[in-house]
Amino acid sequence: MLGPAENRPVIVLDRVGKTFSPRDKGEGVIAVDDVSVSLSAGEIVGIIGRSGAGKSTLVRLINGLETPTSGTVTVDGVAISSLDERGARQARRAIGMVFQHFNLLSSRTAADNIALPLEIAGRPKDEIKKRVDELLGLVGLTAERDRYPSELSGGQKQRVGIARALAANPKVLLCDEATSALDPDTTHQILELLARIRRELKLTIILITHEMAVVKAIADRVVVLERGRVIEQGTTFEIFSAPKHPTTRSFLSTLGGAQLPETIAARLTQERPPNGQAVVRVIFTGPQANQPVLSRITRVLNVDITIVSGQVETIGGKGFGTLIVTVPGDEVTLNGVTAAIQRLDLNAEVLGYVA
Ligand SMILES: Nc1ncnc2c1ncn2[C@@H]1O[C@H](COP(=O)(O)OP(=O)(O)OP(=O)(O)O)[C@@H](O)[C@H]1O
Repeated sequence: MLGPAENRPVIVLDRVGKTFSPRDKGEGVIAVDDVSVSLSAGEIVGIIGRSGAGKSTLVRLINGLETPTSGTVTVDGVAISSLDERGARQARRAIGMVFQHFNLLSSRTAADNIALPLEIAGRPKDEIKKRVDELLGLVGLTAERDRYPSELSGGQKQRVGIARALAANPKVLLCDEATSALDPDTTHQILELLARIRRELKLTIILITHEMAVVKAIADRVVVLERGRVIEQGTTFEIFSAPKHPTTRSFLSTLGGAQLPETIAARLTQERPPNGQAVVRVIFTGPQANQPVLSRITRVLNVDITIVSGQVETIGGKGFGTLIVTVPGDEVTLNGVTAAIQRLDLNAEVLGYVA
């Protein structure tokens, strides 16, 4: 039997499509194409894609600012995509929005920015004050309550943005590039705040981003968008340890993990030079992260494998290692090595060749 409301998905996108009609007689623009994603209570899901992939359109479909051309969007049990404007406005209260450029009113203090949605909803003054004090405490800005946005750092402004988004007790926090305007340290602090809010308030969080590092830091699941379509989705660990789509791989290559040294990167070619070496990235996961697999392959196949760089870290609580190695680039040896790596359930990717 289906349990109480918390057990049902908080957001369901069912085969959602959005085509923008052309201004003239040309073809329409397909911004979102047959997207199906479901989010449970307390989950953090990262939606990642390059510029133009359809992320902003997806955000506007989820918060009811756009109507899908096909499919349905359900938020907290309400089919938001079939509501009229008034109904959509009401349903939107279940969704708190956090923006890249904070969208604070410069003429209002931190406290008054946070109070704004409650004032608009007509809440009594004493209730608003109590709630604003609570939220200032939650985001660590009690001392900054009377400062104006111009007197706050980027990270502090985003804390105000998050507190404002939480004011009306939403079920979902929709973060649209929430850390893209922040430096890496501040990004880290804001992501920690989001993770804590999720824990304490059991909130569902959608992170729309073009940065894999953001997703890696706190998302439970990842959805990769390209040209409006979902090209890959899975747990963060699955996506990082065994990315299937080339676009996902190229997102990952911009991330930490073992990096290709400049000296090799500058010489890397996609053509196989005679007697050249192949440069291979190997991804180790789980218990294998601690096993001497490469020395075993070296022994069994009797080939020289040279480690160029390596890193072991933890993603989603599991060991995750990347190694960049060079091996003899002739087809037979290279195929033998990559097949042996894959037999060990590791992921091997040939990055190119060096002479
Ligand atoms: N109102 C609109 N009318 C026509 N085309 C649109 C409209 N909004 C978006 N598009 C088109 O839809 C596609 C997806 O755009 P969208 O803004 O959703 O992508 P995005 O992933 O958010 O990109 P970015 O990261 O650059 O904001 C693009 O080709 C864009 O030009």
